[in-house]
Amino acid sequence: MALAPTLTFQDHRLQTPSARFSDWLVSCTGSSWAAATEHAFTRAIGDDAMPDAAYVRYLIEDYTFITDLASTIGYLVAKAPTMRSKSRLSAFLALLTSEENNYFERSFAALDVPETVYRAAAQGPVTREFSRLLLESSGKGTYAEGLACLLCAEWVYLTWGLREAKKPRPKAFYLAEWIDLHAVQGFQDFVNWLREEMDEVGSSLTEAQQQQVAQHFQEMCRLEVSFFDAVWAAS
Ligand SMILES: Cc1ncc(CO)c(N)n1
Repeated sequence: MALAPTLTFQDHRLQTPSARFSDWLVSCTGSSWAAATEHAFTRAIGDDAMPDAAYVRYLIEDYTFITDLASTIGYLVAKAPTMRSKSRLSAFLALLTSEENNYFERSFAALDVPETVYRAAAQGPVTREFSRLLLESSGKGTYAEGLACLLCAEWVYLTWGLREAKKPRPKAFYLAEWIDLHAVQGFQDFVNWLREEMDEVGSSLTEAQQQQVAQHFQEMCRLEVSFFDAVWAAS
């Protein structure tokens, strides 16, 4: 049964005793979870049906997003309560700023996007909203609020990544690797850890704080949809 997005976590638990806090966050997003994870843009990656122009638009915007995401994780490392959490987050930050950065540089080269273009790219309106939400939630907000934004972003990508990974890989390395980056075991482990961390931190919050966290998760999910819409629209 689909749950009304206004249900509190406590009420949600009364109906589904085994429900995790992270499950409740997804139920709060209503239809936008499926709109993000099943977006036509994500299916076009695995179907090898991606127009170059759309992928170039996507990569340029996503590179600025990833830069802000790295800053967000930096704030979260600072706010994380335990050494284990700091270690998990900083390992992911290291991956984002090395292997994933290298992926972007090689992809831009293959798609003839000069460095001057992707370095100077002004962020589009959706990316600017993303930036504000990410940096404000993790910088000025609480650990739980920033974590909710990171969890949403990575969980959406894991969901479509695992689905597209079941198809034969597309020919272009930048499509094939983008699937693998979001489906490999290490990434699955990281998202599972993010869920456990969110479950633990979220369960002990007051109801008002839980609603705030759910709002951040919802807003992030809505922006994931808008981000795909924006780069896909002109295709
Ligand atoms: C917009 C967006 N959301 C999430 C991810 C996953 O890191 C990404 N690369 N881009």
